[in-house]
Amino acid sequence: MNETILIVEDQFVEANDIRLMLEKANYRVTGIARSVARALELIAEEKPDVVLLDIFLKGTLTGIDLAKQLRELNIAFVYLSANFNQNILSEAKTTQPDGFLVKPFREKDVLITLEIALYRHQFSHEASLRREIQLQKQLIPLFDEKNSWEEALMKAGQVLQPFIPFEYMATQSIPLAHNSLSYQDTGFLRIGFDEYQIVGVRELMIITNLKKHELDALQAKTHLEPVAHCYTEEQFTNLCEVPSIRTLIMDTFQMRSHCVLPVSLSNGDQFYFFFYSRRPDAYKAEHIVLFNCLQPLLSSVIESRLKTEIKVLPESVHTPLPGETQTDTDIFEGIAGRSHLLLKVFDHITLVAPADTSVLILGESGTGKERIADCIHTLSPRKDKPLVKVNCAALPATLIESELFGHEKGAFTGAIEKRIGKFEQASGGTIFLDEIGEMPLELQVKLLRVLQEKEIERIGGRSPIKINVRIIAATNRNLEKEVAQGRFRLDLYYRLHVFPIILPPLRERKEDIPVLTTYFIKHYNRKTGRKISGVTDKVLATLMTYHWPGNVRELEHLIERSVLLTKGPLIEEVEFHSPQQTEKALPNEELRIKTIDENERDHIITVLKKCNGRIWGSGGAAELLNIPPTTLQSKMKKLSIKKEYVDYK
Ligand SMILES: Nc1ncnc2c1ncn2[C@@H]1O[C@H](COP(=O)(O)OP(=O)(O)OP(=O)(O)O)[C@@H](O)[C@H]1O
Repeated sequence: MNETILIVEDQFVEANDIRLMLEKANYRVTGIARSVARALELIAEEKPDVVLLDIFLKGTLTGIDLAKQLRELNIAFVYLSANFNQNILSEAKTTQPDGFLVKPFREKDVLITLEIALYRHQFSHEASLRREIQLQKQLIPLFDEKNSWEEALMKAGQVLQPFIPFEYMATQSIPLAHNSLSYQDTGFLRIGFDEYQIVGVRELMIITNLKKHELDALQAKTHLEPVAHCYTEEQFTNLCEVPSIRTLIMDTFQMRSHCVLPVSLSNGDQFYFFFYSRRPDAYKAEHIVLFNCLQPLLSSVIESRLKTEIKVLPESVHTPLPGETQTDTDIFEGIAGRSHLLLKVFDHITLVAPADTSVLILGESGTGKERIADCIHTLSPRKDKPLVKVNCAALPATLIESELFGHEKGAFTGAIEKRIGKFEQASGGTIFLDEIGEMPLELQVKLLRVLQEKEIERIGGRSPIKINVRIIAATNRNLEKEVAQGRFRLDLYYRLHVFPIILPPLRERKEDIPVLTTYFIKHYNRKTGRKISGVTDKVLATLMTYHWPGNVRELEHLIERSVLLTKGPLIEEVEFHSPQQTEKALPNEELRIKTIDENERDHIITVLKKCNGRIWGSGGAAELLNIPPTTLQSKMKKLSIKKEYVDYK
């Protein structure tokens, strides 16, 4: 082992202790820096494999500032700190570190953490190289003559989606010679997991009720960046203050972040990909890095295709009605919903399912974590082997070890027979460890060993047994908090956290409620022989305003009960079992006298809700309030009104 390590630590004695410890373990220390500036100098002299990084350093810059640069330089780093309160942990977490060490730490902790950091980093680096190659292979054939131009672009979007997520993608070709400003985008609106609707010029004119010359005028005002650029929600809102095609897209499709990725062609022409997302922070530097790697390939395939195919992009294409393009495959069988948050989860599943990587599914109780685990297994090469499920919370601590790893005959009182544990039962397949946050600490060490060594030991067994099992774990606990409170091992957390999938609560993806409702009605019709056709508008509105503490499970139970109780063809009434919490203020709140700002804020939110969050255009909130849209936007900013406060409520 000759990996190189840079220590960034302002306490000289501590830094020196760590140096001695690392050298003893055969690491090579490239230097000790006490400030960010010195660390950068040392990195310029020799790029280390890992940086051990204290958070509070000499000078004004902190370890967290340095971490951001390390991420860009693709250097693994592990934080060291004596002060890990929740705020620091949250801020440090945004830099995606490869490990954390809390002072004082034992030699063993440092060495294990470093090993994990190197493993995680190498994995993510290898994974990104693999995905680049995979992407290139998928993109090349799309641009051959077999596909029409729109098909080629749409399929390119489908292939890019898991890597550069979007709800709307547009492309545009800008010829250098006659830099026409006439509007000629082709857009692709995501309407399902693998379903896109083409939005050409004609369709955009219909949707926005604008004339071609009005689109052209907006196009003329649209500034085109010469280099790739990402816009967070705030930056995007600022950009859209000057009316442009982007303002129109943001407004029409409720987009919140944006990324522009230009491809330079050899004759000087530019070809643009514009990505839009409904998430506020969908685009990061890593998307630009990935796109830059794909540039040469995209430039050559697009250029050769443009030469033969189109001189002017067609202005009119067929727009399928929603639902007309039934390209959605059934690969996510049993999972209903099409919100962009759920589609993002589907993207993650398709990425991780074929690999052998451990997966950690995070989400509140009843969000569908087990369903996701089923899906990952079914889409993996292990699908014909067993998927063994263990609920760690349901087993008493005394039994769980034998349940997981098995025991030999006579290993303990009562062990009258040899028993094969769940890990061995899952051989060649997958084990799903539900409620992993409940696993006792002693057992966490053993699980860590399984992950590291890929072997288990039966209780009372003489030698370890090699196993080939993929681990999918799930929890509804905040594991970081559990780590901070000493109830969950940091090293295990890092091993499991290699590929986290976050399942958002139902209240954050209310768009899924109508689809889920229909899904459950059909399901319980089949089970009970009823013929309920749906719910009334009033019931749907109630379902949309409810806060769903029990998530999808609660909705499922509600529909199951309602299907049984309903006499007619429609569910006309629903009865919640947990207290109804809608947006109404609490009585105490009503008694309090509100300030003018609070009143203004409430009024704007009410109007925005009425317009489904729409600010601009006819019927938009600005029109109803009789103020210019830009004034409304600045008021919203001043009063901290975020769009998520009004979405679907
Ligand atoms: N998107 C979905 N489409 C259809 N059914 C769903 C969906 N999500 C969850 N369900 C159903 O809701 C119920 C709860 O889901 P599941 O048991 O997977 O949740 P969980 O997150 O694992 O819950 P817990 O943390 O309590 O174990 C199940 O009956 C599941 O089939």
